[in-house]
Amino acid sequence: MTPTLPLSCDPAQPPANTPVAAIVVAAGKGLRAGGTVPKQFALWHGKPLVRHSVESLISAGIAPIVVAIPQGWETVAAAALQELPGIVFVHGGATRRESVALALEALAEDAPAHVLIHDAARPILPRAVIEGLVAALETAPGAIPVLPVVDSVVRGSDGLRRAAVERDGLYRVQTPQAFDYAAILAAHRGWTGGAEAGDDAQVAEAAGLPVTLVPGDEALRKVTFASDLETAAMPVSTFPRTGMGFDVHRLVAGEELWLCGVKIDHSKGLAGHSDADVAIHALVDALLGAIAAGDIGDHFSPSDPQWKGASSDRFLAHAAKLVTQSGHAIAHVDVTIICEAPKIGPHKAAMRARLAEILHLPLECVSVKATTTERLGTTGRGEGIAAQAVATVVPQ
Ligand SMILES: Nc1ccn([C@@H]2O[C@H](COP(=O)(O)OP(=O)(O)OP(=O)(O)O)[C@@H](O)[C@H]2O)c(=O)n1
Ligand SMILES: C[C@](O)(CO)[C@H](O)COP(=O)(O)O
Repeated sequence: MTPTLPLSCDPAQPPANTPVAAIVVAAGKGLRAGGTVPKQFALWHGKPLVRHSVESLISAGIAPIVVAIPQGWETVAAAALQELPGIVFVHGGATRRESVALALEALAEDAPAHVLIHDAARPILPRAVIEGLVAALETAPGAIPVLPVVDSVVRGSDGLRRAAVERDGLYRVQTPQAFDYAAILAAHRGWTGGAEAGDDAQVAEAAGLPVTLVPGDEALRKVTFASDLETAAMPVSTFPRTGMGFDVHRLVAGEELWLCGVKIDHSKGLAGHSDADVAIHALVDALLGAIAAGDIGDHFSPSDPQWKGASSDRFLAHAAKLVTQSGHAIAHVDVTIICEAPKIGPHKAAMRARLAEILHLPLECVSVKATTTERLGTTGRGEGIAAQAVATVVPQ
């Protein structure tokens, strides 16, 4: 049976008369994105698209959050936002503007002072943008996040360039858009511009409300086409991430010694299924850790014969590729080799250079250090060599 709307997703009722409420419009069909479900319910980085920005709003203390959903998608929407507090669902309309208007009406009984109106299709919602908008409402009835236009802009038709457009003073407009609640409700109620509006700022403008521009964020971009849902097109996070790796291999006679992709002359070498380059193995785990992609054994099983004697350079190149595919770039890596012998100092420059080459990084982004354990423990007794690594990746 279709649940009656509005309904609360959470048994606890949302707090009444909170200063800032939000509307998330998720009632579109997502026709341009295609797919088996409207894009706002598609899984992206392990969660339905709509859940990402709703969680960001909740963690910024915004409540209640009215989510406009399409008719017939009540169960899917409730599952997508399950266990989140302060959610109220309403059915949306035939256009985005109508969905916003219906959601605004749902807030009327316990009217908030301010409201943020956001597209479910913009999953990454940085806290700084929310804070900028809320701060702007102290002096204006409306505020929108914008980005400058950096490319040339032209008018064209029939595949031909027709005329240049002066880009000074042009901005790309994002959501959330923030308003004095009573003012934007009145603006929507008084809208005579037809079913659709470009955005809510246009509705505000028609009602004579001044709208302040605040800085938007590239990460706030909208999922419109199926390709936008690909990980590399849109990284999940706007934050840098750090991963840590650690590894130990036994030192034995008769093996080659490879460290950081460099072959070192020594009386013993490291034993292992691959070339046992312990430093690279620690670094691979650090990179995989930074993107939460498991560990080296998940990607290169020690029982898989194809990796017997394999050069660990391949493992590192693979981890770097996964970092890129996750929508991140490697910002910095730092490897520490722990052994009494051989002395690492004379090889450090070559090691850094080799790691930088494999990772396609500038030398200054690669650090190789060494230490001993003062003759204590496994490495101190020369039974093995250990390595640890830290890697930092940033969204591209
Ligand atoms: N009747 C509508 C139409 C759109 N939206 C919402 O408005 C946001 C921005 O719209 P858009 O990206 O154009 O989404 P769709 O209308 O779903 O996409 P399409 O035009 O490709 O069908 C989306 O979160 C969408 O769910 C809505 O709530 N109600
Ligand atoms: C509201 C909006 O996201 C602001 O940039 C945009 O206008 C939505 O446009 P669409 O044509 O509905 O994708």
